[in-house]
Amino acid sequence: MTNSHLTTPVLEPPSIRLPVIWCIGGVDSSGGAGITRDAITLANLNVHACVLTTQLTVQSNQHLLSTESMSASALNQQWQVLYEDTPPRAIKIGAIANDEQALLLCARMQSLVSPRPFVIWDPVLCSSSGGILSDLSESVIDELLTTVDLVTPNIDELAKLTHLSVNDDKSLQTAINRLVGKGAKSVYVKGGHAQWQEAVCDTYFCSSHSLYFRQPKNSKGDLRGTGCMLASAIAAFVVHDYCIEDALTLANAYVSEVRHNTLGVSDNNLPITTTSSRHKAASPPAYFARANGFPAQAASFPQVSFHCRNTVSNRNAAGVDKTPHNKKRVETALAGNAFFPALTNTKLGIYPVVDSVEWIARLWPTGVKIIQLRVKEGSQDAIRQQIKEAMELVEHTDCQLFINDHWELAIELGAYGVHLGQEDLHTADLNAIRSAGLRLGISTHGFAEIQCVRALNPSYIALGHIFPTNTKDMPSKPQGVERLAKYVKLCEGVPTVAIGGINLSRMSDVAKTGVNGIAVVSAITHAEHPLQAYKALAQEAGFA
Ligand SMILES: Cc1ncc(COP(=O)(O)OP(=O)(O)O)c(N)n1
Ligand SMILES: Cc1ncsc1CCOP(=O)(O)O
Ligand SMILES: [Mg+2]
Repeated sequence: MTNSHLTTPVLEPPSIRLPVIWCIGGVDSSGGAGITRDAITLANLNVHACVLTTQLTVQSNQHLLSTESMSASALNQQWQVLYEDTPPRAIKIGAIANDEQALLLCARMQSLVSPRPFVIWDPVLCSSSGGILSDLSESVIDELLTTVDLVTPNIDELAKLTHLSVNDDKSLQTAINRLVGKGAKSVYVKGGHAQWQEAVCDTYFCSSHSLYFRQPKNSKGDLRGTGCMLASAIAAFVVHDYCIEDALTLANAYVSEVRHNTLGVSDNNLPITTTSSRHKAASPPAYFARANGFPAQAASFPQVSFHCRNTVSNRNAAGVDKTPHNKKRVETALAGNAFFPALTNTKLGIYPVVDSVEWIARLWPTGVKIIQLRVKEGSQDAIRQQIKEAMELVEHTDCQLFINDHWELAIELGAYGVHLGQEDLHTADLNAIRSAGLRLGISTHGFAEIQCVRALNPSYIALGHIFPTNTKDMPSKPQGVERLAKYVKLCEGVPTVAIGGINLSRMSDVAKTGVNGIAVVSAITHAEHPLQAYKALAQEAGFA
């Protein structure tokens, strides 16, 4: 018998079922930041991390003592061997020690073939324990900026990368523009160090829109490695198939939850270390981050606002953006105490969405508690007439009638409520709807939109589309019931409605999420016997 099996390694394909992310950066011997922090974050979010080391940083929780860089060829070798058996769905880059390493990474990334992994660069220039980690020349920084998909500097790093001072909102935007001018495709600036802001306000900028993420300032202490945590979490949510806006929202919530779990509890419960007894009196405590996985607390989520630039629908023939300036940013000006009127009855049950007053009359015998008139064609006069007749039908009953899209007519006629989509929010006058005392329902398609809309305090939030639908062309992906359940939890305190592809066979799964209402079009309007279909749907959902 030979023992060749001991000398010749048998390379079997790895049976990794989790998505893979490569973390390229420095090893922080304290475990607070760098690729150790990345790997912990990714494991916590159900992602397998491969780690490619650029440098060893000898750190305690308070000091960076020394660094030792990998040679570019050693880094190249790590890339090569991994690329063959564990290719990544995303790459997260942290500290890059020098130009040679950076140019090697750029060349490698530029040669990646489709489907290209999502690449995020957290431009760690200094350690949070103090000390320079990265010394990159201007042209190499520019090469990196044009190669990666998203760059995530903090305010100080943004200032260093652009050679601009950043000390107010205007100079922040100027610096972001400079980074984009240098070739950055999209930028997420962490606002934690922005002294001029009352809250922590992070800014995401890409060619079509900006998003702003607000969190209250946490005065309890500083946690190391939150930049690494955030960038890794963004990459994790991207490979879990969330759109970038949702990945950013979830990553922001994740870091906030870790901060809260770590700093928001009594100091007696915290594992506190100091580097040595010599530093004990002078050094701040070092906190060990506590993570819980997928962010679960609504309070951890940031308030989000959108600012769309040059939306096609709002441009006139000359290409000039006609959107009134105050409408461009879906403002949270209504937030705080300004609520839209509450629904009269939040036990919504089945919510038929129909395209004529005849349909409302036909469904009347069911005793429906909420119904929507969604008319997409016809003159203004014809639509006005439809709304009038529908209002007459439901007058003096407990049926809550919502008018889709036509908010001006709904105000004019004094309707019960209006339903608006995301695009409508850029042009509708929400103050006018609220002042007229109309209820407002708003469509959302994920975490970022929900967090934007929650701040508007609407009468209900619609969540969709849950399953594929033939009724409407949807630009987003179906959400599925698992995400629906998370959305319902996040919306606690606001009535919710699920919509999109819901039929009898899917009804019970949808109802189990605890959603207040279930909106359907074709399950009723394409049914052979619409009244019976309504009853069967209500029964299956447990609403009957
Ligand atoms: C209950 C409910 N949810 C979502 C929608 C979709 O509204 P919107 O995004 O404005 O799209 P259109 O319906 O106008 O095509 C809805 N109508 N009702
Ligand atoms: C209007 C709308 N908005 C999101 S999905 C949808 C259509 C829902 O129709 P159906 O219930 O037939 O899938
Ligand atoms: Mg609409």
